Amino acid sequence: MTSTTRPAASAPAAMRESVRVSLGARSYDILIGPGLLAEAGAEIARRLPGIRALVVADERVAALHADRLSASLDAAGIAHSRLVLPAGEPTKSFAHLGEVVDRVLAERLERGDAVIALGGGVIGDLAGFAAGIVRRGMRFVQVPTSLLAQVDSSVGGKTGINSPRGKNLVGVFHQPALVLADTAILDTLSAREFAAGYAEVVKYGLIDRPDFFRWLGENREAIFAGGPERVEAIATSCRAKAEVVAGDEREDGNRALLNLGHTFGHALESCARYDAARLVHGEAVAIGMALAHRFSVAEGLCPAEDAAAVSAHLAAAGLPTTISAIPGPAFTVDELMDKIAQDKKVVRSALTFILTRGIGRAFVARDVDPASVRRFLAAEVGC
Ligand SMILES: NC(=O)c1ccc[n+]([C@@H]2O[C@H](COP(=O)([O-])OP(=O)(O)OC[C@H]3O[C@@H](n4cnc5c(N)ncnc54)[C@H](O)[C@@H]3O)[C@@H](O)[C@H]2O)c1
Ligand SMILES: O=C(O)C(=O)C[C@@H](O)[C@H](O)[C@H](O)COP(=O)(O)O
Ligand SMILES: [Zn+2]
Repeated sequence: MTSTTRPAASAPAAMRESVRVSLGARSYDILIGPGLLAEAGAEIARRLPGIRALVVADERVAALHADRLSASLDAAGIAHSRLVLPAGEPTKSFAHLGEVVDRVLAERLERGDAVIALGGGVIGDLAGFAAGIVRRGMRFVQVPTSLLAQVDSSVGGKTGINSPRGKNLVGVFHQPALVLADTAILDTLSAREFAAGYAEVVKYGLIDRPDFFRWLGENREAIFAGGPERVEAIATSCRAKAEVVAGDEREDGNRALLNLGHTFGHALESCARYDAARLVHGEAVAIGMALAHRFSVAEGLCPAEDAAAVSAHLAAAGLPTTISAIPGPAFTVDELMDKIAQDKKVVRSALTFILTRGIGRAFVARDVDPASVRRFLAAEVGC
């Protein structure tokens, strides 16, 4: 369903990877490796000849990297303008969606033109949503700049914004035409944001790749330090996600596995009001995955030593694994349950969680008893 090749490029061939997301007419490539930003214009022009574009970036990424992207687009003859938005999760809002939409229309971009998201998952989700709804769907290119965006959010076509009632509650599926992950760009990412993205890397091991989880245990420090192991971890993550997405694009079944840790995690993010001083998405996923494993232990499904190994690995990467690690006022079980009830996996009011029988043995659990979740959370909020 997916293929891996090494494209000819200026960086050492061993450092370049290409993963295909196979979705019929909506198929696309994920290019991975250091130095790709300089080739963005040529790669985009090859796939989308003659387009004009709007580049959307947040202010931090724009200051660091947008001029290099612009130079590459100029060199390829791609006329473009730039929209710079505030950094951070609150930017995934109706107000900023309106801003992107208005700018696309003001520039008179056509359906065949492109929105280019240069940034982390926040910009990718927001700009992708705008591209999905303007003129009922424009072209869209992802240039992910955070580890999280390179291993997860830029792939698979989930786009959207948050609501005060819950995370990602408004959005559309809209696949990009190309994902261009320049791994050297991660050198300017903060240590906290790198660790947050690493949580989603670990997720692929925990879903169904126990060998990858073991490999991460042996290579975590090298991945954080940069070099070939980092590229390999990103490529393996993209391959894992591409396979799942190719088999279930719109989450009618197994794609829900990619939500491991997210039912708890999204509730925590929403209760923390998307405040980065308290919690960012990857940290919420780390806590959520630790909770999903402990809940699976409590339900008699998973060996306790597997849950302990997961928490130990996440903690060694500098990630939180308990609710009480979140700074600020404590959450109540009622407010968490209220957010969990808004989860998109809910079916006829019944809760769905991704639970596990052990490391690499996750499964979709339908109709989970809310009383068990409530009891479990009551014990967890205090520890
Ligand atoms: N669509 C999906 O499938 C999917 C998957 C996972 C997560 N998400 C979403 O992604 C979002 C989280 O993404 P994120 O962690 O990238 O957050 P983010 O976009 O807020 O980026 C994190 C921070 O890092 C900064 N940054 C990004 N790249 C940088 C770089 N190269 N150098 C310096 N600073 C840089 C940003 O300015 C921001 O302050 C959440 O909204 C989450 O819901 C979506
Ligand atoms: O791509 C997916 O599918 C995922 O679930 C990936 C998640 O890491 C990501 O956070 C996604 O945005 C969550 O999806 P949601 O449908 O629960 O909003
Ligand atoms: Zn996620």
